[in-house]
Amino acid sequence: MSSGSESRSDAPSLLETRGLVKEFGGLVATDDVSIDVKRGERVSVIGPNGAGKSTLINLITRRLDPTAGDIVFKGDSIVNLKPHQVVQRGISKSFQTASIFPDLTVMENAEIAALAAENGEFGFNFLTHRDKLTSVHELAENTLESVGLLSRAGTTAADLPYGDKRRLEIGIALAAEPDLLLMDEPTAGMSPEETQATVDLIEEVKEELGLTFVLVEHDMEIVFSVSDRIVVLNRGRVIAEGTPDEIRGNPDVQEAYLGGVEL
Ligand SMILES: Nc1ncnc2c1ncn2[C@@H]1O[C@H](COP(=O)(O)OP(=O)(O)OP(=O)(O)O)[C@@H](O)[C@H]1O
Repeated sequence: MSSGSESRSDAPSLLETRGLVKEFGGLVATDDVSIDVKRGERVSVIGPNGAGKSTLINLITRRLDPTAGDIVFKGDSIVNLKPHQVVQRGISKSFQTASIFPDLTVMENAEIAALAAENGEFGFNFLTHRDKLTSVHELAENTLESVGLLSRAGTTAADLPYGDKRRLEIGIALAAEPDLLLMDEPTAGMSPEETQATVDLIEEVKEELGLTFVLVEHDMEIVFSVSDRIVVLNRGRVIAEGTPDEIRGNPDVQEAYLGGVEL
């Protein structure tokens, strides 16, 4: 995996944050964060509680406005875009609450995601876009197949076991055919079996779709197994970045995780 990231080091950046600062009142949640994600790279963002990981993800999806700095995706600044415009540019976030409509079937959920991906909003005009319906259904079907849920297409989403709900969430994010998938703590609240199933799914998606992703995750085993590169945040700042092997032996990272140490 680390050799993969080396061979990509000259690849163009897919996502760059430049000096990103987010202040909440007097608290600096992200402090001059500059990260660079190449196309095809799998990057994990780790750090102790309150390090600024979710804030960074929410800045990228444009759910939060930065106090300072820039976010560049595919060469263009996205700081002035709205969240749905960012999705249309090619950034999807999985594992966000309420991405599933519980009363609809798995297929209906996938179709809505596919429809939204094609149209950006839910204001879809069936009369003028009738020819698009087949492609929406096909996209929904392909998406469910890629996350292993096609056989459950007719199941009401609320009735899915927890692990399959997480799969559907990934599917909904993938239906937008993103260039970049953001995952914020995908295994939070999962049993060991569900965690393993989710890791397997992330591996599958990684291999089959060659997707670029940024993962926020507390479980180090998962982080070390799926990442090409790891960025470590502590108190809003990037304190280390490197391959899993480099991060594993980094004394600053170990100190940050032991806690109570000024860095
Ligand atoms: N909406 C907000 N208003 C005020 N403070 C906030 C807000 N969101 C986050 N913070 C603060 O910003 C800091 C960074 O929080 P953030 O949630 O980004 O950290 P995190 O690394 O994702 O933490 P965790 O691993 O616990 O989820 C914390 O001190 C948090 O209390």
